[in-house]
Amino acid sequence: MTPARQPLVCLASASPRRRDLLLSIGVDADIRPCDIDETPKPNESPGDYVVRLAVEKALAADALTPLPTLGSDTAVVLDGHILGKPRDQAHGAEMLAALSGRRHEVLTAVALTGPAGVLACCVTTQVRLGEINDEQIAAYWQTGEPLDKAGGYAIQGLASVFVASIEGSYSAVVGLPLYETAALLSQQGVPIWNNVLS
Ligand SMILES: Cc1cn([C@H]2C[C@H](O)[C@@H](COP(=O)(O)OP(=O)(O)OP(=O)(O)O)O2)c(=O)[nH]c1=O
Repeated sequence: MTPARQPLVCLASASPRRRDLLLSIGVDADIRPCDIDETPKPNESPGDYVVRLAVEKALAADALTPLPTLGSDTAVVLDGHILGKPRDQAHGAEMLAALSGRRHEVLTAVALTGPAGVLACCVTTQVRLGEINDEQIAAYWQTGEPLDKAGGYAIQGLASVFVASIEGSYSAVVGLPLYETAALLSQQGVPIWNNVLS
């Protein structure tokens, strides 16, 4: 018999990657995606932007549940500019061509509500992609993988063949920095592995 689910947190996210990453450290979540306006403010830095969105997502769902609520946001940043998710094939191709053979940053912020108030952090990871030619870019688009990913690629998927190096947090690039998330969970009293991290 499958044991009953016992959600320890509410996850304000539609991302299956975030749910799976939390589950991978033994934290089951109640899923409550929320729709917020993701337009950057004028002159907002990428770091301020992802933290603001993570906090807004967490607070939007927090009102609906007694559980600590986690929100997160990931942005791919090239030369200081945020690349969002591809709108269409041409936009996806443009982003991948810009990232080809270059180093860029992936910023992921996490916010967690709870007894300690709203706690948030931001993790920056350096990723370098090898050269990607037009034929590969077109073939990659056809896989369907780029569509819902910041920067139009998924390090955990078929695009792993383009990733020459990574410095920082792999889980953060996929959508949730697990080292930092575990620290926030423990600060909010959420038990991980029977509290061995507290
Ligand atoms: C760079 C990169 C991003 N991504 C994903 C992580 C995020 O899910 C997504 C960035 O978009 P986000 O807006 O951060 O998240 P989301 O829209 O998927 O989910 P929600 O806002 O409901 O939490 O891109 C990967 O899966 N792999 C990668 O290599």
